[in-house]
Amino acid sequence: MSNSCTTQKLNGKVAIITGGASGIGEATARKFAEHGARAVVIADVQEEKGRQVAESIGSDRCNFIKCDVTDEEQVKSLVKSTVEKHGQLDIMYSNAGMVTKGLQDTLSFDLDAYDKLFSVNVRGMAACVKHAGRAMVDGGDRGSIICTASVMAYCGSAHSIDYTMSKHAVLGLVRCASKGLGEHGIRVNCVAPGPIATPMTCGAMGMSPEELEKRFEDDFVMKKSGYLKPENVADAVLFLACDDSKFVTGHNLVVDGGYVPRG
Ligand SMILES: NC(=O)c1ccc[n+]([C@@H]2O[C@H](COP(=O)([O-])OP(=O)(O)OC[C@H]3O[C@@H](n4cnc5c(N)ncnc54)[C@H](O)[C@@H]3O)[C@@H](O)[C@H]2O)c1
Repeated sequence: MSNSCTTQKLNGKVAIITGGASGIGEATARKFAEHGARAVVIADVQEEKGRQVAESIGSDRCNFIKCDVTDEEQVKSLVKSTVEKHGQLDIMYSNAGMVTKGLQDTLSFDLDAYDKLFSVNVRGMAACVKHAGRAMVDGGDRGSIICTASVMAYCGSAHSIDYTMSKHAVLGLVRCASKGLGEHGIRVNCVAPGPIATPMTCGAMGMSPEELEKRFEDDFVMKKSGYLKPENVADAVLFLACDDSKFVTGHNLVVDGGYVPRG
């Protein structure tokens, strides 16, 4: 029976999740473990939180590795140690990201803040795709690489120009890498979530989760389904990670409830 017919869609798979200590990454780590992944490696700069999440999932199938994705050597070592310990790498979920606090508009664009943000949201993603791709090619197994883009990857924003540019770049990375790695049977896709109340967004906007959800709820076309949560994105990532999406590559899977940004 193929994996797509079972509820354990990731039976025996080995996955790395960057930014897995919190928010969307944490929800996805839990989802992957529920679906039978034999190893879920949480890679994050937040050590205490990352270890707590890994322990709560269970040390038999989840571990934490401290990794700053802006440092290519750390990403290379993350992938190498995962393959050495678990024998293979099937899934890379490159999800770590950040947003600049305060306005980043055209006329007051802080380019130092832009450099910092791009080092995580673009350089970090590229390093993860590169080193995961190499390990998958070397291992000779089909693999799935998923990146986290955003609704800001397909619209403009007057106030967060650096973040918007960085998420447009993620689309470019995914489209290029899917072309380059297809011949090896490796798929590369991304998810584009709408606004979700995670520490990143609540921190940047200075709002509680409740305030943030109130601020955005009218911008969703979808009603009567509650507010968008990290688990909803984790479901989409699971789809892209498993064989249910066997012929899907170079795709941006939007998970935004029909969100229409205000500007
Ligand atoms: N929350 C939203 O509204 C939203 C919407 C669209 C896209 N996203 C994207 O989702 C991804 C996850 O964000 P989230 O909302 O879950 O936020 P979050 O703050 O809950 O999680 C982000 C995680 O990334 C980690 N991280 C940051 N810089 C890192 C680095 N240099 N190396 C390793 N880890 C690092 C953080 O420590 C944190 O654990 C990001 O790429 C973000 O841009 C979020």
